[in-house]
Amino acid sequence: MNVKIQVKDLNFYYGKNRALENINMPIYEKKITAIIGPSGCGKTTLLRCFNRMHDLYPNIRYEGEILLDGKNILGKDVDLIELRSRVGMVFQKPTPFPMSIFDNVAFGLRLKGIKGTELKDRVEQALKDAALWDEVKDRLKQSAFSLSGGQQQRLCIARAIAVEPEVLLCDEPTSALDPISTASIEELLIKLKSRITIVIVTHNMQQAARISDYTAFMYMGKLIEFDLTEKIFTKPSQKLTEDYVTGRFG
Ligand SMILES: Nc1ncnc2c1ncn2[C@@H]1O[C@H](COP(=O)(O)OP(=O)(O)OP(=O)(O)O)[C@@H](O)[C@H]1O
Repeated sequence: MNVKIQVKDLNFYYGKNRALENINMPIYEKKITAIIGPSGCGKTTLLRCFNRMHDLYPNIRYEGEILLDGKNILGKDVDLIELRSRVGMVFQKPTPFPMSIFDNVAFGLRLKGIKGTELKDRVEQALKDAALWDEVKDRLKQSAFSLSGGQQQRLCIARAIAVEPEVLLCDEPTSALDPISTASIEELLIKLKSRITIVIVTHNMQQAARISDYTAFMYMGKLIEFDLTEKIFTKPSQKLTEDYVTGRFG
């Protein structure tokens, strides 16, 4: 099993406030890794380190290393545009751009200089991969806002995977969705892991148990336990993990 991302002695600060403390963990290639833990424990903060999303804000600081295919992505010379095309992201609320369904998916492809028939084919393929094609193939020119919440989220996944990222970060991607849309996104993530490494932050422990291969449990900025999901949910080695997964606090 290949390690796609290795987190090494990672600390992360918002100003003077340390939000992540000495995190060490692997993210295995073509697996789904869930990050769980109570509100404010640092899940989103950790996820956003993986494509340096935090760099959009002032006064943040990293210590340690995050190796992507063995190369530190926290270095000053890292091309953030290239990094974010290799490590894509899907947010909690669907965030379609104010443009047509087609143009949303074409957006990143056009930035890469792809056009014409190749562009059309790639958009179609991404929409098929995101299990949305049949629902939108006759209305590609309509605004993305004409879609339902669940469809908008699948559109955002299509947009993210169209540029063929190696890693997909998902921050509570189904928390705003109904159970049917949630099930279709979960199915989609399981399908995508044959070619993409996926990291998902979720509050929903059944979801983590259902779809992830590995689970990281965090508490107050620390990684308490990382293991196979099955082990975390049935035989965790830390008492804190057990208390959390059995619902004794949260
Ligand atoms: N932009 C920010 N500026 C300053 N502090 C922040 C910022 N974002 C998060 N924090 C702090 O960092 C800590 C971790 O927050 P984070 O959002 O990563 O937690 P989380 O586990 O994702 O929480 P939730 O489950 O509620 O989304 C919290 O103490 C939070 O207040």
